[in-house]
Amino acid sequence: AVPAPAPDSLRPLLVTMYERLSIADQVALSKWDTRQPTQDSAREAQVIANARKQALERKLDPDEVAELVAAQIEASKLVQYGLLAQWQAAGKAPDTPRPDLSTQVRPRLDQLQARLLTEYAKFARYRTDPNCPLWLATARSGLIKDALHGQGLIRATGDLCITAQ
Ligand SMILES: C=C(O[C@@H]1C=C(C(=O)O)C=C[C@H]1O)C(=O)O
Repeated sequence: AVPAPAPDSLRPLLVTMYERLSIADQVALSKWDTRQPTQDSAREAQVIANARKQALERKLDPDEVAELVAAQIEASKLVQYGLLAQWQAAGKAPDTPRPDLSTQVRPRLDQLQARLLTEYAKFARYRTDPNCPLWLATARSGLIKDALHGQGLIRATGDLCITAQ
């Protein structure tokens, strides 16, 4: 039998996750320049608190949404640590323009979060579909630009499907 096609809501959700992951490059550049640590626990707590608030406004489960956003944060750090290690090994970071972390990059991450929740809400009911892992693997492979961001997207979507193995 031909497996059921992925719901239309999956790709925009993954695209948004991948866009958030791509912003990790700018975050890492800013941290390289300023020698700020990658981990910022206070900012993470704010991002998650904001996600819980948005979940309630949208009648989504706040714990579920907090987990989803925590996975995006972990994925972002995975990419940041990977890039910083590459730049350390090379002795230099790319010579590209640096948007400011607090006034430009974080506001962009905050904007993306609303979109992430809108798209998550549309996909949520398919998380337990037995085809979910197959849909996910297929959709992911159409997006990935390099190994590190690929690992990031795997981390970001690691608990998206809820299926008995
Ligand atoms: C993206 C950042 O780096 C890390 C990841 C975060 C995130 O993904 O929201 C938040 C704080 C940091 O631990 C950041 O500092 O803004």
